Amino acid sequence: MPIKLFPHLRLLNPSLPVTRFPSMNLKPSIGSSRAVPALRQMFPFKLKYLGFGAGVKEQQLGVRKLSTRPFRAGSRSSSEFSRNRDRGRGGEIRASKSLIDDEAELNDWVSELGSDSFGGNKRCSKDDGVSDFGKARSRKNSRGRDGDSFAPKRRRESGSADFYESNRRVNQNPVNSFSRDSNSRSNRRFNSDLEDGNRELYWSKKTRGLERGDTNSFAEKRNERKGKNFRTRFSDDDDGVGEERGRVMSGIKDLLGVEVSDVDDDDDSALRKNARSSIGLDKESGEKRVISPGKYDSYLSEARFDQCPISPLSMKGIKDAGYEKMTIVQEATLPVILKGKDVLAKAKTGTGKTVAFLLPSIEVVIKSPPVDRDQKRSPILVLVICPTRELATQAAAEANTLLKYHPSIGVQVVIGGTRLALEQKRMQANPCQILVATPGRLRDHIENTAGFATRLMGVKVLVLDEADHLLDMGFRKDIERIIAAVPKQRQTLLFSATVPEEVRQICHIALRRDHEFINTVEEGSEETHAQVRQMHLVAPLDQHFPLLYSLLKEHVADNPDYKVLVFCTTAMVTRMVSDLLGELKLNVREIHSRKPQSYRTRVSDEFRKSKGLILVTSDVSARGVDYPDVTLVIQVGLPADREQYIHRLGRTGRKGKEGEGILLLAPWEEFFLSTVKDLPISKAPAPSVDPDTKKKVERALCHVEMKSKEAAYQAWLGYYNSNKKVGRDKCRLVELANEFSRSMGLDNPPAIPKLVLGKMGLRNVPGLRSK
Ligand SMILES: Nc1ncnc2c1ncn2[C@@H]1O[C@H](COP(=O)(O)OP(=O)(O)OP(=O)(O)O)[C@@H](O)[C@H]1O
Repeated sequence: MPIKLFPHLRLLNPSLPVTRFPSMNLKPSIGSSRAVPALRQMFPFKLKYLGFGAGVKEQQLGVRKLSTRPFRAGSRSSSEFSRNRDRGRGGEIRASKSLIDDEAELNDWVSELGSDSFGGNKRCSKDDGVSDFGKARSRKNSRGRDGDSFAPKRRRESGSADFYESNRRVNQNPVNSFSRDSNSRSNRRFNSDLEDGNRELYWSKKTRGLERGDTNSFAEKRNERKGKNFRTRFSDDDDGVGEERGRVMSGIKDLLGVEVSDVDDDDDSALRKNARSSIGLDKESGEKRVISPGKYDSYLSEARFDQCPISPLSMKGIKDAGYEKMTIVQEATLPVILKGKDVLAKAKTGTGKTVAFLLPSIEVVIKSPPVDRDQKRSPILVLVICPTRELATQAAAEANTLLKYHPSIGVQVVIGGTRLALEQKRMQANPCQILVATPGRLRDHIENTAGFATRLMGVKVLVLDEADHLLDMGFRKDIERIIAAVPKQRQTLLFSATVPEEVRQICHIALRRDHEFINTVEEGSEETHAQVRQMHLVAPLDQHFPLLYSLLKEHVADNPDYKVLVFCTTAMVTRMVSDLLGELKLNVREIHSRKPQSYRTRVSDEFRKSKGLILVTSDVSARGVDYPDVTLVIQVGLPADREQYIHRLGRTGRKGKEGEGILLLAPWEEFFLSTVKDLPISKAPAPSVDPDTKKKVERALCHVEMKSKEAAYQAWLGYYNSNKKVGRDKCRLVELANEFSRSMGLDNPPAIPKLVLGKMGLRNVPGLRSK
């Protein structure tokens, strides 16, 4: 990083301790009135300059230098917060997850208010920013459009269902040809009572006919005790399938209750001999944790794909994709999945989870009887659900890469934002065995596409990518509907970089009770990557835009190959910030749920391939999207929860690369930090912004369209209103919203439609203007 004068920022917070770089005085030539650039203050380990002066002017102003310590990968001391892994996770923040994810929802509400009651139990949810309400509306519309609703009743009547039923019986043994008899495997069983239900749930060797229905009764009992009512479709319906499944499972003598290290399969032992990581069992939780004693935080294992029982043609595809060694999560999960087990896997961001679930799924397709391409309702064998369109498209692309030498296996994507009828035609013209979908659109097809439900009855593998998000309340109904549409006799794979305890508690709605939880995040290590340097910056709202500009300008100047993601709280705030940065002549693009899908796809592709670009984005890019070589992730404002912070940050530092992350908060948002205090996020003192930068940003804000600011204000209010902590005190909330409005250069806060205010529960709150 070259020595550069950077006058934009100056530290003015006198309450902060004075700490100087040891070499600080070696460069007195650096102007005393010049402040240290924010990024250099925040990531001093990258500083190549020798120091900076503690100038007269700064001293006069009471300027304090930022407390800095050299960065050490994995150094716990780098965090300003003491770690406490047990406290502060989820809790209030998680519970307060945004209910108004997108202002589109507000618009939807407004347009529907005439026909819909306010008092209903409507809930905004996330599906690419489309609310449940919006989805319901679109489903209603599409039903009308297609006039061809495929009701469950009709499905039952369909003769082809019989075909699947018998086909399923034939193919229900999920053990593939590589699996060996596992009689000799240890019969580990953890006797535990219901209080300790997880262990029972996870490690029972024999299913004793207890399958999903029984699993659910465990859950129900547990939830009853908690006073919750989590009834699912499994609770009242175990029409003998569970028993049949129990027989099948005990018949195949799968790995139930056996540690991976116990497996005596030849292929596996060869694999294990060469594997660098080992797998330990946490007796408390029944989870398998992968321990990689090698290079710290490396994402690759020593094991190669060709040591795994993968078909030769798949191996060729893997080779062509450039993969030789498996990543740690692939090494840990592949043998287990190939045995037919249900798996819940947790692995850090950017460590190859997609291949980990796709590859064994492809192997299942290969081993299934070939499908007659002309067959009208050919079965879908693998169903992959992803929370966003970008992620679904990306997973399908990865599947196609792996399928290079399997021309007979087809992959299709169904995602929102495109015309349902077009997808219907496409699916009819090109029957596929692997379908990748977003939940809302998939549900649309289940309900509205003739023959689709029948095709789903062929599903052998169901994958929930970003499983914790999909099982979250926003998606839960769709997911339950989807699970009800696929056979009980299937293999289910749940993958995510974050698996909060709540998700473990409810994952049985998708998984068999004997599933394995494989956690590749080492005990005592963070869920984020050590090579990604994290800082948080707390500054008053009116400084956020100038600070953001300064941070970006500096990063751009220092990194010719910069590639930055700026996360904003909502789609409309994203648009406004993008407009502003564009006015400031930065090379920006925007992506959020209010953009047409064709635009989203184009921008996403461009950002994937580009360098020297800033992508301002809502949470549509938070999870899973694999943009290579992102150099910096900035999160402006409160992330929805701890998990979302981790996933957003995970867009950088992928595949073992370095990266930087900055969380920019207002003082009243600082409470969020308690939920991530176990992560190595260092605190940067709040720098003030130099007058020139401030003026420049103010001028640029004048050029941002009023419409964009109005929409951002309304969306901002909606987002924070739905946050339990901030939204509790409505008067305070409005004060803060008006502070945000001023930060956009508005003297008066924009007026908001009365109906919207009513919906937000903000009618007659002082400080708001209505129209
Ligand atoms: N065995 C491998 N060797 C090298 N690269 C790999 C391997 N497996 C996957 N990759 C690459 O690693 C990158 C990250 O993979 P992927 O997107 O699946 O990560 P992820 O763990 O799902 O991340 P996230 O949690 O953000 O969704 C991709 O570019 C993928 O092509």
